[in-house]
Order: sequence, then structure tokens, then C-alpha cells
Amino acid sequence: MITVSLSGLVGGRVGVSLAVLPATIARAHVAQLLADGARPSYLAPHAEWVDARDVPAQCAAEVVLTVDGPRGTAYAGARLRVHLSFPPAYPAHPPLVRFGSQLHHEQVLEGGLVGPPFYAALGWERKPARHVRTVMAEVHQLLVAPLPTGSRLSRATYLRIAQLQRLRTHTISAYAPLRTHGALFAQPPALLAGWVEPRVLAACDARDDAAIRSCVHELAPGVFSLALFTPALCGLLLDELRGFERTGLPASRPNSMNRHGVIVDEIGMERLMDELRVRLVCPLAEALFTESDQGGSHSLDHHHAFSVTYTPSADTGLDMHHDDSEVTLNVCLGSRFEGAGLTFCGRFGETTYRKHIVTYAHQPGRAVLHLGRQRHGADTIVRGERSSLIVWARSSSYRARAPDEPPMHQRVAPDLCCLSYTHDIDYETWQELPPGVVGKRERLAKLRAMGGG
Ligand SMILES: O=C(O)CCC(=O)C(=O)O
Ligand SMILES: [Fe+2]
Repeated sequence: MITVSLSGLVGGRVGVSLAVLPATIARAHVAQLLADGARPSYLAPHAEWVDARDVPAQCAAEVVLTVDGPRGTAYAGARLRVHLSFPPAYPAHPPLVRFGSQLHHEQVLEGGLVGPPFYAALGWERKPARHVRTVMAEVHQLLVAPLPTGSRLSRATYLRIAQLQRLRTHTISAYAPLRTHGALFAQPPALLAGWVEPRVLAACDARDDAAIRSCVHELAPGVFSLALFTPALCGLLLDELRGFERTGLPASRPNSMNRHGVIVDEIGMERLMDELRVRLVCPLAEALFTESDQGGSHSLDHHHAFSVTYTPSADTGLDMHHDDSEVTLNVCLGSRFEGAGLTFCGRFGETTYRKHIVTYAHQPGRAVLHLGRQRHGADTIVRGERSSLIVWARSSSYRARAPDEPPMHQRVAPDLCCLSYTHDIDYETWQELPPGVVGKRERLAKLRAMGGG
């Protein structure tokens, strides 16, 4: 995650300074929005609001608004979520603005945070606006065109972000005329009846925890599985991913361990992935995990969504790891395969870490839901091909609060199937490395030697 210092603007590191705003102030904002009466086209209140009355006195005050993508831009047709969080120093300092919808824009940083040019254009330091509409108008303007860069980011950092965002938008627009199933890219997105198991969708839409739990099977403590995607949706997604591969367009790979798979947010499916996160992952996570595990209600505000594919001749499996997510949704899309199970070990930072808890056999359409810090790995595929869609749901507020590194608990003897040659420096203490693999110990020694250490 990129962390940017905006000291002077919001009084500390971005993402750290939310908190403690009396509910009365938040309420005043909601009242003000209503009093504004006129609803500019970019403001669609009501449905998306976190009602200020729900904000406990000692909590971050946050309102979630939506902005309609301006006509003639890449965002036209989309209804984008915008989170405004009021810092303790408000109104001397402006609200912190974060997109809660995945979007590619050269001034929007990791996690949806808007970059410094936005605050420069807002000019709050010169003239505190105290007006949510002014802030939203500037958000709208940001979507229409990049703002002048009176930037506090270093130029190099800014150029790197801008270049990356341009690359992503280039692939999205180059792929647009080549799409196989337009419905997967619809703006606004539709989780069409017929795509998701109706009982689950109804329970999630109703935020009915008991109904959600009745759809879910707990494979082991904190690891859940449920029937989620219909064969129709699995088929559409598989088709589309194969179609994309055939185009040979450049694609970012999901992470350092998967070479076959794509970041689906970067081929144009970001609205559908938002919808999956907000309508399915958030309610599922709220019903199944504790607040301290995943940041609580409304908090899974951004994500990283990608596909993985295993075959005996390409990526054959995935070494043990934990995810850079608070909550992970992993849906098997298909198709026919043998092996390629998902082995779970304990959680990072807990005494169960590196102890085997369950091995799950994927089935097309079924999803697994677990915390990001639950260690897991994909067993070697024996025959056929397995693809999965994976959504790493993330919470900015959880990340701002979480301690840097929980203790490792590496002294307890691990179960051998839970060891990771990529991540565990003590791998060779317990067993031999797989043929051809360089262990972490040797990699670190080489790095030190190169650094002269
Ligand atoms: O293959 C799977 O089911 C798991 C993949 C995974 O854990 C990951 O990509 O983070
Ligand atoms: Fe994973």
C-alpha cells in the first residue's frame, strides 16, 4: 500500500487521522446536505448514506455519497461511491475523500484515496468550505479532467502512479470492443438474478445474519464455504477470461506467485467486482466474522480482484501464504480438474499459525470465505484446469488501526504441509526444499551479499 504524507492538510498520515468526531457534527452535515435541497446531478443522497445517527460518539464520522460518472468520460453510466471522513480537526482541516468504488484515474491512489492535487484545488487552507457540496463538486471535477498538479507527492511517485493508471485504462479501452459478454461490464452493474444463488442474494440484500449463516457451511473455525455463483455466471466469466487471454493484450498478473490469471479490475470488470464486494462480501463478512477481525460494518471499502488458473503444464499450485486482504472471497469457476485443493493452516499472528486445519476440495460455483491472515495454499493440480475468481476485500480504516506486524509464533513446530518456501526462513530446518526451488534463507543471503552486508 502506498502511504503518502499529507501532514498539514489532514494532520498526519493519510488513513490514520480519521476518528473521534462528535456525532452532532456528522448529523449537522447530513442536515446541511438535505437543506441544500437542490440535487446537483452528481449527488445522489439517501440510499447510500451511513445515517449519522448510527455513528457512535467515539467513532470516525463518515458519510458515503455517490457521484454519477460524468458524461463523455470513462466513468459515464457508473454510480461511484465516495466516502467523506471528517478528521478530528474538522473544519480547520477538510474531510478526507476516498472512492469506495474501484477506479483508474491518475490522481487516485491505492485504496481509492484522492491525491494531493484534489486538496490543492479545494484550497481549504485558504478558505475552509464547510460545505459538503463544494467537496463533491470538486470530486466531480476530478473525474472530468485531471487537476493541475500543485503536488506534494514527489514528482517521481506521481509519475509512477499516473503511468500505471494510464496503462490500466489503455488495456480497458483496447479490450472494450473485443469483449465476449457485455453484461459482465455493464454500467451500472447488475447482479442479475440467475447469476448468484437466490437464497444467498436475498439474505445478503436483507442483511439477515441468521439467513446468511443458514446458507453457509463452516469448514473449520473461521473458514466458510457456500454455493454462490450459478453455472451461468461461471460460464460467462470463464469464457471472458479465455477471450481476454486470446487477445494478447498486456495484463497485470494478480501477484508475484501467479503468472496465469488477470486482475479483472484492470480489464473493465471493476463495477461488477464492486457490486460483488458491496452486495455479497460485506454482508457475508459482517455475519461471519467479528468486527475486530475485519474492521466492522461498511468498512470493506476497496478490493483487489483477480483470476487464477492452474494446469499441470503452467501454474501448478500456489505456495502457502496469507493474503493482502482483510477478507478473501474465492469462487471456483471450473472447470474439470483433479487435485488443486485448498489447504488451510492457522492464522498469522496466532498460536495456530502453520498448523493444518482443513483441506478443501473446490467445486465449481462454490465459494470459500476466510480472513486474509488465514494461511493457505493451493495444492498441486493433477489433471485438467481449475480457474477461480478471487476478491481480496480491504478496509482502509482497519489498515489505519492495525498494528504493524503481529508476532510470528515461528518457534512452535509447524505441520509440514503448512510450510512456505517463499515466506518461511526456517523451511529447511523442517524439510528439504522442493527440487529447483531457492529458499527464502538463500534469497535473503544473496540480497545481503549484493548490498555488501
Ligand atoms: O487457488 C486458490 O484457490 C487460492 C488462490 C490464492 O490463495 C491466492 O491467489 O491468493
Ligand atoms: Fe491467497
